Amino acid sequence: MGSQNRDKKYKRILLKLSGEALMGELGFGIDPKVLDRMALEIGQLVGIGVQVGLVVGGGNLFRGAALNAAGLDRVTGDHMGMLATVMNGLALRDALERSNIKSRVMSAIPMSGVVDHYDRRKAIRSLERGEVVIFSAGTGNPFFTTDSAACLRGIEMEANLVLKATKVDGVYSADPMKDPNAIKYDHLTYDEVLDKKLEVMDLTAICLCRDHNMPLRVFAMEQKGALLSIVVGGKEGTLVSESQETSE
Ligand SMILES: Nc1ncnc2c1ncn2[C@@H]1O[C@H](COP(=O)(O)OP(=O)(O)O)[C@@H](O)[C@H]1O
Ligand SMILES: O=c1ccn([C@@H]2O[C@H](COP(=O)(O)OP(=O)(O)O)[C@@H](O)[C@H]2O)c(=O)[nH]1
Repeated sequence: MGSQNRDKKYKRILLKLSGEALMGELGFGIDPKVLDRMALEIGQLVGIGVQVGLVVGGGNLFRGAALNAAGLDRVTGDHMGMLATVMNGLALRDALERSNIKSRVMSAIPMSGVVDHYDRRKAIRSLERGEVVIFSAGTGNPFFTTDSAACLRGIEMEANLVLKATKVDGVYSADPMKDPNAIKYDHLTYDEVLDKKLEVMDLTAICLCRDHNMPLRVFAMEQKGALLSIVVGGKEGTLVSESQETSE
């Protein structure tokens, strides 16, 4: 029996997809094969009645800090990064709609005629109708990240869990891409992440979750079926929460 036959544990989740995840094997841009796979996996969640909000990154196209290092003004670079997330959002919506999954893109930066301007109440109503809501343009402000945007929108949407899909399969004692001896944690408190300076997410994002008691699970999107497994109660990746017993 697959996890499809089990009951969902969460009514509403906020899933953060990094821009790099959309790039797949390509060095830049968006891989349509990856988009289709994500649409399939997200469709499985919608299929069992989970309400799904998505925050999409932009690192596959532009990052403000990298543009700044190359000589551009930082705020201009961050604006470019946020616009990149809108492009990714449009691509994701296209893939979801091709899979017959109703979805809408909202942007923190008004972009009349292209996508809707972010409106919390409208977003919640869409989620309640079973539509996937893609939150783009991050927080709308420079010097923030889409991880912080994911935690912010997760808290605003009163999601039961924020999920960070990334390249590594959880939070480790050190960056596992650099340290082969790093050990994976099953659970961490927010303060442990901060005290141990674990860099899987920026501090603003972790502090937001801590201050609003929003549980967070870090997992590898590459692992097929992990997403569905988590929403039915699987323990993939690492849970960051107030205590291990905290009901997510
Ligand atoms: N303690 C840690 N545990 C897990 N990953 C970590 C840790 N420290 C740094 N990382 C890195 O953080 C990355 C996850 O962040 P992500 O936002 O997906 O990537 P990026 O910041 O490149 O966009 C992982 O790919 C990993 O290399
Ligand atoms: O609230 C935000 C979110 C994002 N960004 C910019 O958008 C870029 C892309 O987002 P991010 O790096 O978080 O994407 P990811 O790493 O998830 O692909 C960032 O580098 C920032 O330049 C920003 O200025 N404000």
